[in-house]
Amino acid sequence: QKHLIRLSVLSSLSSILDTMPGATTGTVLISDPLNFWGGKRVKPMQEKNTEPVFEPATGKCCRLVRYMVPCGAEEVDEAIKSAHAAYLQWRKMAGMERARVMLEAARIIRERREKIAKLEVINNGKSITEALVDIDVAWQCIEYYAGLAGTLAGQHIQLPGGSFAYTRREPLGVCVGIGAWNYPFQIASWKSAPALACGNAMVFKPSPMTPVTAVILAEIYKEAGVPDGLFCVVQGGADTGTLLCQHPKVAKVSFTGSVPTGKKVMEMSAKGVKQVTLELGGKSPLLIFKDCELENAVKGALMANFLTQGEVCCNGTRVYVQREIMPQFLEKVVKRTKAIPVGDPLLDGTRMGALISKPHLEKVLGFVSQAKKEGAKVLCGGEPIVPSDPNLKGGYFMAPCVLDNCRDDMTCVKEEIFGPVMSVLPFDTEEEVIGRANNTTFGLASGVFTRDISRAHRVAENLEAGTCFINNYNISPVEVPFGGYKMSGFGRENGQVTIEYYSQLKTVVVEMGDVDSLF
Ligand SMILES: NC(=O)c1ccc[n+]([C@@H]2O[C@H](COP(=O)([O-])OP(=O)(O)OC[C@H]3O[C@@H](n4cnc5c(N)ncnc54)[C@H](O)[C@@H]3O)[C@@H](O)[C@H]2O)c1
Ligand SMILES: C[N+](C)(C)CCCC=O
Repeated sequence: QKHLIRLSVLSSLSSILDTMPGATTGTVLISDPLNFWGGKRVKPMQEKNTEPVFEPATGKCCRLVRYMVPCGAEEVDEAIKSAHAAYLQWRKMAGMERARVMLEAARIIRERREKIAKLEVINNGKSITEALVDIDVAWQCIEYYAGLAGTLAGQHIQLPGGSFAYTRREPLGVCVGIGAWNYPFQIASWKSAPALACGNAMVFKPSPMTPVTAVILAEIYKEAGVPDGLFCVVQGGADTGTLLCQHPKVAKVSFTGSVPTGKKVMEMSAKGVKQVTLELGGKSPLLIFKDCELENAVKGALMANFLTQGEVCCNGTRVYVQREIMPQFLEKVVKRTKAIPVGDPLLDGTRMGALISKPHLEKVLGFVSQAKKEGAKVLCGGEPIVPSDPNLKGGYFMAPCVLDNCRDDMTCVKEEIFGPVMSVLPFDTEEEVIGRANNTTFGLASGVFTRDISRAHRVAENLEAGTCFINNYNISPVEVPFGGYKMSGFGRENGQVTIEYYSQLKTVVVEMGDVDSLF
């Protein structure tokens, strides 16, 4: 059955999706263009250099959209001009006025959470259970920054003779957001919410693999009442991203993606002296001490490795376990890993869906083969899964994998795999494991499981990472800053501090007396 629908009519889309029993029946083709600026969807100027979009669960052409058509220079320029015009209006509004619009956007997202989550699942392959959480985190983020919008203020500083100075917290202008494919809607929200709260406009480019849901966010912002052009979406890959980073009217680039691309974004931004936030990759350590509460540590290790098929930047993929408890830990972690229901991501009972693409699945499986060659022992998983549902036969599924006998010099321990592969390593002492944990160019996150409160805080202090989770992992409430040390990037998303990254201070100095001139 094939339906041709307008995506913008989300209610009809959802009713079609609601009639689908599983992930693969039916085809929903979006006929509307996926670019958005000037307050409306915009058709590509020419259908050049298109890239196919796949549906991870079926391996077929995506039922939502077949091709991503990249924007060229003229389109990028149009989007940025439209964002700039909107910025000039939006920046004049009081923080409380901006807050009201943002709260309405958050409300609409909350109301449509199931519909948006389904689109995310179809385009990204993650389980519906996780996608719903992602959408909830997205509206919470917009709500949180709406709350901060009315609090933005400067300082008053008294000077001699009744003179004074004051500071104004002002927006930067047009900010660019560039996103990765693992959290498409959430990344667009994490970037746009603080940007808009501070009075900026944003032009967002999603990953070419997940072009669908950013445009839904753009429509929701419009419906909530932002000026036309305030949040624009341009589709494209590296070339479009380059055009955005090099555009002279762009004040800031906030990038989420890999380290090599992040370096390029930083170079391009440096040429234009643009501010930049980099949210890059990781190879985070999770330290499990023998005095931990073992069941929690095991559950934590799974949370640290298997969310979104392991395609999570801050995953704790180097699991260091104190030697004395290694046998018990391995037994329990393998038992739980084997029990993870992998399959149709639209089913409520599924806990792990499909990886993003065939080449990515092959790359992850390649890491497992390499690990075996280098001496690791596969305790479970690490092979492709072909579900019994005939519609899912071409999907990019794999069994979550636990690797034992790992050493620090192995490829699987050094490189970001970005798939469901946990490397387990023994350690003896706290000092030793901290040294080994820090022996990496990455520094996004880290974790420690122990009942010893002093040890927990000492380890947190000594680990070189932007986040340390104590007795849990991958908990990211929007009130809490998130970002990296070392090559995992700089700048932060979420939390109050992010206001600093989307605003600048103007100092106004007021003379109340006569000018005391030296000349
Ligand atoms: N730290 C974080 O918050 C975070 C979150 C999610 C993903 N990531 C990281 O992202 C990576 C996976 O995502 P990916 O494969 O989409 O990363 P990627 O670097 O390949 O692409 C990220 C984005 O950059 C764009 N891009 C590519 N070349 C560009 C260029 N020359 N100029 C401008 N933009 C360009 C892509 O089109 C995409 O939108 C992993 O390394 C992961 O750890 C980090
Ligand atoms: C919400 N998580 C699970 C902390 C993921 C943040 C984004 C990283 O890829």
